Amino acid sequence: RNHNEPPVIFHLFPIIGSTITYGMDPPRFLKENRAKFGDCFTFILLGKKTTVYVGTQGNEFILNGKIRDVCTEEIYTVLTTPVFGKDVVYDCPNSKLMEQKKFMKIALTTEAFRSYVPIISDEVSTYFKKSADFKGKSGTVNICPKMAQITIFTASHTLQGKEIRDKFDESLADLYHDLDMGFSPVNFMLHWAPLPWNNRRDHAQRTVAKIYMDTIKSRRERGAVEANSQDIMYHLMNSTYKNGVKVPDHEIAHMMIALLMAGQHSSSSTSSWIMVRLAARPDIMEELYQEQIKNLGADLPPLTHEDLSKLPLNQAIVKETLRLNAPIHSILRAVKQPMPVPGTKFAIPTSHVLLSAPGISATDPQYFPNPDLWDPHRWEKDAVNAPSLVKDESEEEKIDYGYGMVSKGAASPYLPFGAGRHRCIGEQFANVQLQTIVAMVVREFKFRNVDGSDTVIGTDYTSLFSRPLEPANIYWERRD
Ligand code: HEM
Ligand SMILES: N#Cc1ccc(COc2ccc(/C=C/c3ccc(C(F)(F)[C@](O)(Cn4cnnn4)c4ccc(F)cc4F)nc3)cc2)cc1
Repeated sequence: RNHNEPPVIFHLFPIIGSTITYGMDPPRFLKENRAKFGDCFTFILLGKKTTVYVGTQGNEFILNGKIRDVCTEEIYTVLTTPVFGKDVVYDCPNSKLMEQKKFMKIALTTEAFRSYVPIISDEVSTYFKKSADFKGKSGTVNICPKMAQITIFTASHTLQGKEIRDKFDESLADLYHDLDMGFSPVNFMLHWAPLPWNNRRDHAQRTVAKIYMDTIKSRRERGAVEANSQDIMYHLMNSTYKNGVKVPDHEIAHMMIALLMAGQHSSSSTSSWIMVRLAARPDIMEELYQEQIKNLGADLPPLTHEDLSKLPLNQAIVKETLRLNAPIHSILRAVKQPMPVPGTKFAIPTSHVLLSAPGISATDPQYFPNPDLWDPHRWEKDAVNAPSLVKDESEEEKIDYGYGMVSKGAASPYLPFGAGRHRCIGEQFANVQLQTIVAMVVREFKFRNVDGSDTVIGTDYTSLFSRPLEPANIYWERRD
């Protein structure tokens, strides 16, 4: 064995390697091997030597990797470019992605969020009024498809604008589904294959992009009326790159698809997990209801953006769910030049891919006592299971990669939104969207598990974003 490289996990077959054992349950695979080899080790994923480096030092090493050492677009472009379209995100130099993130972030302001909360609340209440699955006083429902619907309506109406949202009631829904079929980890391997779903994906990408470009043209002809000023399309239509070039219409359309996919998958997965967790803990759901009565008034007035900061337990629900069920369980990087691992004699060669799994440190008892317990109260001051050594982001030193200030360090045990130059820009939007959905669901329903137990369903790791295994049936009862 080459002692300048991390230990390689035993495997019988060359290409398959450990893909199946990893792919079935990544956190379990990583934890078992961490116990044997420590924080840094190599396994074969789809024929590629994949070096894992977990723990806070691993998070720092990979997520704060210098641009000359690690590359993101090389790995992800095969997956994202056929779905999003060309010239955006991972189909362009990193410097251009940094500018695109700046443009996207411009629209995600507190003022915009103020207008989003009533939109999201109305979409949630209307959905439950209209849905055939929530007729009568009580019943059982597979919650995941319902949360996917609620997420697509709320995300498209706020981020994409009313005219796009209304298209999701007919044509766009099916096209979105075809686009979505191409968004699968198996396409890391088979993106090029002329498989039926890849052809449907390509047709859907062209058709959806055209819908956006037609919308852009009609908005330009009508002149940007006040109503659209809050959505992202308006801001992208008025953005110019540093080199003086206005953002071309096809890039606006492709960024809109990227944002739709980002927002949709992460939020529908997270909101599904939240509902599954609440059904297992009806006592917490009751506490959420009491928190609203106590802090907003027994008449439960229409929710506003300001109200969200008056509901600490409601906020903690999202934070704790992302600690245990983050939608992105593995972050990949290509190695561009040999990377010495500080404190070891290892140098990671350019033939390897790096894999970061921040969820491993987020479930490490060293930082989170009783780590596998879903305990939203742990985020309160002086709580019994309070996190230790987890710095609040507001105290950390910041750095700007071109799209706003982000924490300079990535040596944190809790990074559901990533860190460094590729850090998420949707965190604030996601929190507004998820906290509003939870607050509205708590007002209308009581949940519990169908069998009345406190068990939680397993995780489906086969798609790109980890989500509850289906069907995830829960029992609901309308509050009188
Ligand atoms: C619960 C919700 C979300 C979670 C947990 C999440 C998580 C993440 C993570 C872990 C990354 C880093 C990926 C990497 O380093 O390879 C990321 C990046 C990103 N996310 Fe999110 N995200 C969420 C919602 C959103 C939303 C709503 C949007 C858009 C409105 C969004 C847009 C992006 C973008 C543009 C990037 C940058 C990718 C890059 O720079 O390479 N995300 N997100
Ligand atoms: N055979 C087999 C086989 C192989 C492997 C496996 C399991 O192995 C793995 C390994 C790694 C991964 C990685 C997940 C991954 C990466 C990138 C993206 C993304 F780029 F798409 C995203 O970050 C998504 N995002 C960001 N914020 N919200 N969403 C994004 C960025 C910007 C943007 F504008 C739009 C975006 F939406 N999405 C998800 C998943 C599974 C199982 C079976």
